[in-house]
Amino acid sequence: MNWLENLRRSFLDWQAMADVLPSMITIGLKNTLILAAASTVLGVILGMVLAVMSISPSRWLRIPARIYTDIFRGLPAIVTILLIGQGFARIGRELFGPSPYPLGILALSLIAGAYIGEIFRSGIQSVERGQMEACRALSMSYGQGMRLIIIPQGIRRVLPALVNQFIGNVKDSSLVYFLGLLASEREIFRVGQDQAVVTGNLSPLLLAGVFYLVITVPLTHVVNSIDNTLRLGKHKAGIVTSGLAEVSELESAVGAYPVAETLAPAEVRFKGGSLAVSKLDMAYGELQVLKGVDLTVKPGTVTCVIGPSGSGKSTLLRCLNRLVEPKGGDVLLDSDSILAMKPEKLRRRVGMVFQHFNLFPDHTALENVMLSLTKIKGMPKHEAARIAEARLADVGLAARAHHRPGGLSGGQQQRVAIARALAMDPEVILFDEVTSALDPELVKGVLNLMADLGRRGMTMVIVTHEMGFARKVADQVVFMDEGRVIEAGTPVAIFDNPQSERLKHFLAEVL
Ligand SMILES: Nc1ncnc2c1ncn2[C@@H]1O[C@H](COP(=O)(O)OP(=O)(O)OP(=O)(O)O)[C@@H](O)[C@H]1O
Repeated sequence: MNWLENLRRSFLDWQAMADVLPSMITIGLKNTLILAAASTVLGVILGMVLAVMSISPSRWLRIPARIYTDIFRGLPAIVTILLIGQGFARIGRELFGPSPYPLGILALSLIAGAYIGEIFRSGIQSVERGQMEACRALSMSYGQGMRLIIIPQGIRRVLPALVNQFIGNVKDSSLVYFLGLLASEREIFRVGQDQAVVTGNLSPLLLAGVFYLVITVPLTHVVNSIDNTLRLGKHKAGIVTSGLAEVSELESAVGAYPVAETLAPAEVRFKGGSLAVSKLDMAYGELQVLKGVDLTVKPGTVTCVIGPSGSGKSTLLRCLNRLVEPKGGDVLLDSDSILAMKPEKLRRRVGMVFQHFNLFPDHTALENVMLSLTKIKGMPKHEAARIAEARLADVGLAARAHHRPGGLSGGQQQRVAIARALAMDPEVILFDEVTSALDPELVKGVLNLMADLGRRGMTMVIVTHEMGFARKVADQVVFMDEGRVIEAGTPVAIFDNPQSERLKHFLAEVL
């Protein structure tokens, strides 16, 4: 049993542990936490700058960020710490005095920055592309979209990874002892190691290990619980309602939209604008998608654009609010060329609703509708809230104002998206296959709402596969194929009296 006694003396010498405990807490623990916290904070700042640089459209920002990340992520931590700590020792001493901590924190921050930059970058890039499109359609600039929506969403997604990085910094801080710490500034590992030398056994080092675990293990659990809340939070917010219940709810919603064809005199009428598209060309690289499109949309009318997949319908719509830039031709909005306007200004006048709703998931329905009023139009919050509540009531969702998108059905989300577009008081609204992602029983509610907007004088251009809706609601139906308008006319002309072979063929396939 001699070896057991030897082991006990080496690792479990309680007296040695008790002796080192006070300095372990007052010096080691304090300094380790200072090193880890300071380098995580600096690393987060540096990481955010690197992430924004690395997704920037300019390669003069992307390339330096890439080189930095490759170097500091690729080098072993100990190499960076030694190079910084010893290479800059003189400057460090002149600037900071004999304390080796500033250089230690600098080295750890440079390393952490490279990792945190990559964490942020992947978080930001994991945000769906539609989110930025929605921001731009609500007339935010790229910078505003990034700042208000994309970056906060990205950061929320990577919170657990950031806590992990802090744990990494706690552990890496033990390497700073190489820089030759002062007795008053040793971190946990060095306190343990020094005492181990004095006592001739490893018990103080074991205690140091326990201290690391006391910091890192609870954090690991915090990470897991953050992770769970972020994931399960969505389910908790979800209210499972039957689609049929939603249909009845919508029908009984007061003021949602009139079922009768005629409007009550008090009903607000929109002031729809006109569009004149002439010789519009658009290409994605080599792929010519629009080839000289001509189209006239009169004020307060509904135009439905139909055609086979890939014919350029969505691209035409995106040209109308310049989410993509036309290569040639022009579009006049109430006689003003949209190409001469600032895109943000144009998008205040031309709203858009997307196939996949593109609501902001971290905002409630009300906040989704309010956001562009406060941030773009600069309205005071209470006024924006009043307008947003009225628009949500218009779409039958007053009772769901404080729900997040995750807690709403697809149909409800799409109606919030319509309320969000309406809140900007546009002259024209573009609808891009807005019912394609909906369950069948929820389609009618959204289509009825759109029909109501049309009756109230909103100018609408609607890309749709709902032929029944186009026939019933459209003033004009436009058939596109291979980037051209093949036929345009009244629903009767298009559906009952098609002229071209292509339209006849298309109708035979879809009707
Ligand atoms: N961002 C893009 N980059 C490159 N090509 C694109 C892009 N978006 C669309 N395209 C291509 O442009 C063509 C027209 O696409 P568009 O989405 O406008 O057609 P669509 O008529 O709306 O079709 P669908 O009904 O399938 O949405 C297609 O060939 C498509 O693959």
